[in-house]
Amino acid sequence: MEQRAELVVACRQWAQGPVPLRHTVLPGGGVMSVRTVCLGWHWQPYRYARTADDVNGARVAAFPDWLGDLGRAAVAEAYGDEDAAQAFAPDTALINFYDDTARMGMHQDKEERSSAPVVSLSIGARCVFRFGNTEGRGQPYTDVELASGDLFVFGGPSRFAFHGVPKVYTGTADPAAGLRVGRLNLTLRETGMASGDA
Ligand SMILES: O=C(O)CCC(=O)C(=O)O
Ligand SMILES: [Fe+2]
Repeated sequence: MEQRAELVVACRQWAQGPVPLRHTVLPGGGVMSVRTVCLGWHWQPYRYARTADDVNGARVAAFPDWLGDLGRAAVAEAYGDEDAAQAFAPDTALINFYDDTARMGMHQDKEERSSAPVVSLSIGARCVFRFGNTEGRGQPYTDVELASGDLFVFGGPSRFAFHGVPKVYTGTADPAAGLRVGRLNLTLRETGMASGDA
């Protein structure tokens, strides 16, 4: 996956607003250590909406066409299937920023009303990505190291697999991409929401 530096510039811009990067508050009161900003649709546990009602109430920035093209190119690369790639029509991106101490617990991406793949792009520090099973948070899982420029696609039987990020490696950032610290992860998704939904 090239274009890392351009993506970092774009993410910095999106982090400025209309909705700023925020630590998501979970319904149980927990606060995520990762900071997130969304495009197209705002994800909040556990639903999508056009406005960031748990942040500043603003409508999220539009999901740009060029990011959809990048998602289709990613599916083409992962599946080697041009038809599958053309069928992928992501309408939201969740942009996560991890500092060296941030983690993400095991979860499923299941707010989407679509079984289309989720395309995940990683930039910056290396991390341990824990890729589990569809039954629960525990074993069996596989720990994979994701590095700057890596592409990961959740599709088919793995679409609803539990996954998380138990560790980010300090001192492994990617200054060439414009990130001196931390890790950026973008997931491109189809929400399955109708454009008129609130
Ligand atoms: O940071 C990652 O690689 C995973 C992010 C993730 O699972 C999510 O945003 O739902
Ligand atoms: Fe996820």
